[in-house]
Amino acid sequence: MSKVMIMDHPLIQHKIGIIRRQETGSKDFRQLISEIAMLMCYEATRDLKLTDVEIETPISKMTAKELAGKKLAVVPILRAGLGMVDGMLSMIPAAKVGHIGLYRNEETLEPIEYYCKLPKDCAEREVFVVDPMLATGGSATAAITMLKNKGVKKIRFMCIVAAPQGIERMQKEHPDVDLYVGALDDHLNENGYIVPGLGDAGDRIFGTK
Ligand SMILES: O=P(O)(O)OC[C@H]1O[C@H](OP(=O)(O)OP(=O)(O)O)[C@H](O)[C@@H]1O
Ligand SMILES: O=c1cc[nH]c(=O)[nH]1
Ligand SMILES: [Mg+2]
Repeated sequence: MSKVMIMDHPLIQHKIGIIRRQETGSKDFRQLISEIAMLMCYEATRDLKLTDVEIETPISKMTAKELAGKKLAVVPILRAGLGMVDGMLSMIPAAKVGHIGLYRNEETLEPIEYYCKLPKDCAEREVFVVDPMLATGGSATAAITMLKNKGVKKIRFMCIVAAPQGIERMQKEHPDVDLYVGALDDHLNENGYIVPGLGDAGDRIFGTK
């Protein structure tokens, strides 16, 4: 069964409180999504493996540490996931970036795929899939299935606000994928929006409503 890590860092909680407010405009919303992604990336990379490496400082030789294991990639689910990429890259600047385009059909809530461009060597990388919202879980599970079909073996999923239903679906369909969640909310409303949530993340990031 996958691990679910709900963020308890005060800075993350404070910033999520601001993006939830309906009066927060696109400029601040975008900036805060990026800051939250950066802080969540810091927390979600705590268990990356290190290896010893012999180096020379200007003063002497020493055994330093460097990241071991698979190289990393960040894969945002378009559109809203784009808002998290800068924050992720500020922590892991050498990561490659893939893009998966999905939108939810407003009636059926089923994800519709419209784009997929991944790094050539993505199967050899550890992938962080990012999307601010995990609602029914349809988009995240579909994106992860697409990555697995391309041969990706090690995947983590990061979202800022999740509904219990989405977490349940992810754990059922992808029990090997650990989940990093900024805040776990109460339920979904009849339109598939997270309650209390923050509204439509894509529209708020890009000012399309
Ligand atoms: O868990 P789900 O029920 O699939 O809902 C979550 C998805 O819905 C939103 O995207 P949306 O379809 O609004 O597309 P957008 O990012 O282009 O606005 C959000 O960014 C997720 O991708
Ligand atoms: O609450 C929700 C649910 C899906 N997508 C969003 O952007 N917000
Ligand atoms: Mg949207």
